[in-house]
Amino acid sequence: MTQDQDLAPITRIPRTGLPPRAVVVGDPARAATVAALLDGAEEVSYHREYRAFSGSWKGVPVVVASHGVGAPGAILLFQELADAGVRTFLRFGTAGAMRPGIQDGDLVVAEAAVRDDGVTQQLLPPEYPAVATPEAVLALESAAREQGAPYHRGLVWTRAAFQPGLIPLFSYDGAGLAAIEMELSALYVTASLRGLTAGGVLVIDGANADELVDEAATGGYDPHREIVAAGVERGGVVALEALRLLAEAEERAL
Ligand SMILES: O=P(O)(O)O[C@H]1O[C@H](CO)[C@@H](O)[C@H]1O
Ligand SMILES: O=c1cc[nH]c(=O)[nH]1
Repeated sequence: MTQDQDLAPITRIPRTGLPPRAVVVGDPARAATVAALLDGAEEVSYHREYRAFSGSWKGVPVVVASHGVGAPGAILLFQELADAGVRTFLRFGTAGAMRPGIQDGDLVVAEAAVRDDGVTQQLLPPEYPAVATPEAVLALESAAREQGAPYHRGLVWTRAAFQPGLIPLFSYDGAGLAAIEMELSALYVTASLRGLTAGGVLVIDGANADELVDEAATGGYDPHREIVAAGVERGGVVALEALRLLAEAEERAL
């Protein structure tokens, strides 16, 4: 049995022995679904919303781990995985569409994110950018093309509040945002601060509760539909395949 001191304090992931590349997802059930695609998948920890597996994808050892809903909790997983030696992170999440022409089940590859995440503002000034690693963006695009998955590339709004409140929402109309979700900017900031590689691919699951999006195209927020499940199935393979492409490129560069 793993000794207590060998486990990270919050997520309880093992502090040593994890592969250096990870797919991170919000939902613990999605972590299990993605892990089921791996050879030799093994659950290495499950504490709170943080469920972690290790295994290999086409010969590349990987971690698949869940971070739950919301950036303040998710950043703890990113930090503890980084402390445990993970150097490449791809977030595979769901998001609401914000740009006409983006449909349910489509993928959005996120080049950068608006830092409205509710946690990184407490860590460093708001002028600091939340950007993906270019190689990760390109690897995700290549993998999406390889899989024949409909995808778009663009900017994402990471926003801490999911439901509307009394404060009127800032309108990003005209700013060209592609999608809205809740954790990606925290991952990108963590990666930049620590010199890690990070990217994100999101499956569109409809319109956001804040009525920000193209509701006619997406039919309203509903992640529990066949069209979203099909996107999730494609997206899992895209994320794993992108990790493999990144590993291959790193090996070539040695
Ligand atoms: O599907 P995941 O990865 O959880 O991502 C999105 O879904 C959750 C909201 O329903 C938030 O975590 C948001 O970022
Ligand atoms: O934050 C999120 C996640 C999924 N779908 C949305 O509309 N918003």
